[in-house]
Amino acid sequence: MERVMGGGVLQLVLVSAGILLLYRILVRLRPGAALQDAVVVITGASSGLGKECARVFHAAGARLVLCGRDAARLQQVVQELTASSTSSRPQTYTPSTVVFDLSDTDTVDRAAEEILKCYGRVDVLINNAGISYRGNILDTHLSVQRDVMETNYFGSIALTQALLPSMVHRRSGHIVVISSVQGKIAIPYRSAYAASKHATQAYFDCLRAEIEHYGIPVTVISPGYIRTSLSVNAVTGDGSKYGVLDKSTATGWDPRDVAQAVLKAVRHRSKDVVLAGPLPSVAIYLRTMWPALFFKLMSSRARKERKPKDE
Ligand SMILES: NC(=O)C1=CN([C@@H]2O[C@H](COP(=O)(O)OP(=O)(O)OC[C@H]3O[C@@H](n4cnc5c(N)ncnc54)[C@H](OP(=O)(O)O)[C@@H]3O)[C@@H](O)[C@H]2O)C=CC1
Ligand SMILES: CCCCCCCCCCCCCCCC(=O)OCC(=O)COP(=O)(O)O
Repeated sequence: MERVMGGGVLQLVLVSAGILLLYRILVRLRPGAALQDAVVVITGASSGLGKECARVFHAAGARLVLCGRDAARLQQVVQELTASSTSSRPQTYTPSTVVFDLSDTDTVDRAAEEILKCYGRVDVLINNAGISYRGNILDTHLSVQRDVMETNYFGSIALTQALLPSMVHRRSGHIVVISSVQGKIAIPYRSAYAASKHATQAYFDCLRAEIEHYGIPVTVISPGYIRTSLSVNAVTGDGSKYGVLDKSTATGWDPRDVAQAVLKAVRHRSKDVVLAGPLPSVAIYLRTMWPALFFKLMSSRARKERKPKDE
């Protein structure tokens, strides 16, 4: 009798595993959203991941609105993209640019109006711009904590809120945000950055639930280290520029591969994508499942990284 029941359970497990596998294959095979002619807005498009996203979405036939603080660098990206365009399909378009500073939230509403004037609508908003930070909390001015939050968190949510009503009105659109593994776990000497990314994750998780019924998906993408100038451009505790290309950044993911992953996430309207290797993935798991061990590992990391003047 027990053996018969055991066989039944095994059958049930195998059938369930088969259904799950089939579901996963079907999800992978389903056609993604078309990007030909879609209006895609990318913040932080002048360098790094934003610039690579501009390349892949341009090549997919999107009409781009590239945003950043430096008009000349944005024009340089436009020139590179149009120079590399071929006459073959998909049809590609010369990108538009809108110049504004995300940390100045008063100007974001005006920038959103300018963005909407480019093509009359926004199909995909990619909140990518961001700045990182290096420092210990004891030596960090509160103004630095605020400044990082202004760019990474308030800047992204201000632009999102300014563009959202037009998407809701059309019952169409897609909001994407580039967070970080540090939106899932907090590591020492990154307080301002990790806090801004945790806040980002929370806000966009709330937004996803609130706007799903309008047919507007929200995608949060959390990459590990990427080979860009993020560490060079990072600010320190007194607000000065860090200016160093860290080894972790220099040996990080190729931004072209991350941009392809962003494109795939947009096509498949993914909700939450973590692009991380085994160690960060284990760390994210431990933070929830075994927090005491995670905190011990982070304390040990902090001790190892502590500079002599912190003693
Ligand atoms: N590199 C990495 O290891 C990782 C990066 N990320 C995230 O990826 C995103 C892109 O960073 P990445 O490409 O690596 O770094 P970069 O420093 O190369 O790019 C940052 C971009 O953000 C823009 N930016 C910065 N501050 C502002 C501001 N106040 N207003 C408007 N634009 C601004 C910059 O444009 P400009 O200066 O021309 O205005 C630049 O184009 C960030 O959100 C980052 O947190 C996530 C995980 C890992
Ligand atoms: C019992 C086995 C334990 C194994 C657990 C190992 C725990 C290892 C900790 C790993 C920490 C990973 C941190 C990854 C951080 C990251 O990828 O950040 C991405 C960024 O946003 C980079 O920004 P930054 O300015 O910090 O360069």
